[in-house]
Amino acid sequence: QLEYPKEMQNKYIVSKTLGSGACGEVKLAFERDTHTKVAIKIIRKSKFMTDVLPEMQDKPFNIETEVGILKRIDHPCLIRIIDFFEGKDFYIVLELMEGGELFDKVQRPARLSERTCKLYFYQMLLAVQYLHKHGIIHRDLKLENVLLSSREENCLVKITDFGQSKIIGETSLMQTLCGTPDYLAPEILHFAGTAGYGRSVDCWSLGVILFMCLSGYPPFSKKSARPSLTEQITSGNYCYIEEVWKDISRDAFDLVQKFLVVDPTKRLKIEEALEHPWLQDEHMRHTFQQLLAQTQNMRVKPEPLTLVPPGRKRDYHEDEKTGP
Ligand SMILES: C/C(=N\NC(=N)N)c1ccc(NC(=O)c2cc3cccc([N+](=O)[O-])c3[nH]2)cc1
Repeated sequence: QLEYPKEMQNKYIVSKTLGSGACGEVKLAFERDTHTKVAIKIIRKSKFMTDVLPEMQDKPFNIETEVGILKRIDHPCLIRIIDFFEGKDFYIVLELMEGGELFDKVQRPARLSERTCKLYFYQMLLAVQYLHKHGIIHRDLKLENVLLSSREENCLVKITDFGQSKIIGETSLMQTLCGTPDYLAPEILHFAGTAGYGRSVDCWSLGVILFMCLSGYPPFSKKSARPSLTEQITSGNYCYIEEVWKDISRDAFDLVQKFLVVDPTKRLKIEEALEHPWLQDEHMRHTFQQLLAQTQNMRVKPEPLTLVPPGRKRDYHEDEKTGP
């Protein structure tokens, strides 16, 4: 208890560890005056931890970017930040996600039903669609960073951990391309053709996540020594076990295949995925809307701190185009 910042201790009573491991530590805490339960993610500052234990992903080098992103995003399938403190380490206070990490639901022998995979994946797509619309690339989408709001199988999922995220801003290349190219070297024009495909890295990761949710095993792994893990990935050579996939719909596997495409320009985009046959499932979308309605009643609507100028109603129905 000694090591927590005073101002944090004034507001929260820190209790047990909820999840720990490579991703650092998450503590249960109670807000003193409201008695509400929250989660506190501790991001270690100490060089020791991050150097000696390389798997300690929480290098705090861009904690400002991350907290800036957490404060601006406002979507039911993205984690909500409540508070932030800096002390010996960094402490991010967040909403409690009682279902824990999706990672633990997909570990053998546990398997998710295809229906549940679809409900969860639909929400991940909406979350990443929102991020990409706001020029944010997550860059570290994985099962550990998808949290479940409750122990119920039918629940909301939320994406977390923006420690590797990137904000796509106005680049100098874009400025260069505004002028007439009279004096522009060909390599700049060539590079312009390939630049800016950052968002597609998230689509690849979503493909890996969907593969693992449906099958219970990873598409690429170092278990099979040859080809090497990197060769499997760079050649898009995922491991196909007929025994497992025979019980899964063709539509589901078709969607996975369209994400696990090596050429980023040919890889499925979020908008295209939301129109894929596997996700044209009225029952699933109705379930999501019901889950959303339950939380909307509970939650006091904060003034959304979004990038978009105020005055625009924000719906979460991804099919209603809400402009750029
Ligand atoms: C912001 C962030 N990471 N950022 C970073 N590594 N740079 C971050 C990463 C992970 C979390 N995880 C949780 O909130 C989290 C994990 C977990 C496990 C069992 C139970 C609960 N829970 O809330 O009941 C859990 N919450 C929350 C935030």
